[in-house]
Amino acid sequence: MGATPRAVGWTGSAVQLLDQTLLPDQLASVEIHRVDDLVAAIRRLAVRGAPALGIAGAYGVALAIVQAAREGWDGSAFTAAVGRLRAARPTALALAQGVDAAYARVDDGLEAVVAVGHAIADADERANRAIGRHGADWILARLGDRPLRVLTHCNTGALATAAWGTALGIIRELHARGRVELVYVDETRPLLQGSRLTAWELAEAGIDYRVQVDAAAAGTIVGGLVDVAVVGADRIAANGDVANKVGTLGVALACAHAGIPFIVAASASTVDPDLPSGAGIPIERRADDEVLAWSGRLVAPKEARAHNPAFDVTPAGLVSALVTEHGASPPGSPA
Ligand SMILES: CSC[C@H]1O[C@H](OP(=O)(O)O)[C@H](O)[C@@H]1O
Repeated sequence: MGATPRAVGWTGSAVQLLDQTLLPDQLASVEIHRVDDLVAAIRRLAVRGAPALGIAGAYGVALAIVQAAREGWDGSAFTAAVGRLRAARPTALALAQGVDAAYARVDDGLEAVVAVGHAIADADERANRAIGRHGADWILARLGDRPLRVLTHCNTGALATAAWGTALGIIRELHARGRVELVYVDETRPLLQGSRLTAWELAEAGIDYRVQVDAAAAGTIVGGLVDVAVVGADRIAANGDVANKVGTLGVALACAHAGIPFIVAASASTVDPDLPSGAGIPIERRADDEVLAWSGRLVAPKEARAHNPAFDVTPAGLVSALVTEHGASPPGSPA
């Protein structure tokens, strides 16, 4: 099976994206030459996943330098473009972190800014490998050294990161140790990151899975079909509350009711030390038609409106362990 190609990269003068909206039907890269085209790509989830957004944000600052030189921008135009990039999606802390880290090196020139993007990507891949090891160790130590039935939500694999993945990185590590019986993949409406992306990555990795509708997750868990749930995170408050793809809270509640572990996997940089609790995490609200349309056709009354939060917040008390590159820890005290 092939390795999943990188979600985002730098060509030397442009940002290169694997357009995730085309998966699983098409594996297609696109070159982005304008900051506002990158903002649009982030907004339509052509590139997505907190760590991948951080890398894209850093390379986006490099893109702003190239575009500014090409189009003769003044300082205010440059700073405004970087601001639009930073604000493209509000929930994942990594996007702002990546933009800020790169912006801090602008005075040192293009190559220094590009090097920030490379460094974030390299650090993320190392972190993901460590998260995989720590998460698999924690799970097998508590559930027994046997093949397990794992549930995951959304996509937390190589497509959402620099490589390997966070929660999916734990699943990959369990698989490498021969300890995955089956993965239940929540389809993750409305944009189907689970059925389109996680299923694709698991198939590529030769890991057996079943896609399920999000509404099946609680029954699957409470019905005794799952040994452990592992999910990612977009932002974690200082008290351990976790913002992640909408539907994550339901999985956590079902796990608590069923008495099975609910594991959050994320790099330590996902923790926002300035945020006391999850109440302050900005939750992205997305367009009504993502919910109301299916394959471009309205499937609700034409006057229908939608409620479309892209994320929800799981209280720290429902998290069995937070697994970072530093290890596994009880919630509220990031490892
Ligand atoms: C490895 S973090 C992935 C994280 O990002 C996803 O959100 P989106 O697809 O909207 O970028 C989801 O919350 C995943 O857990």
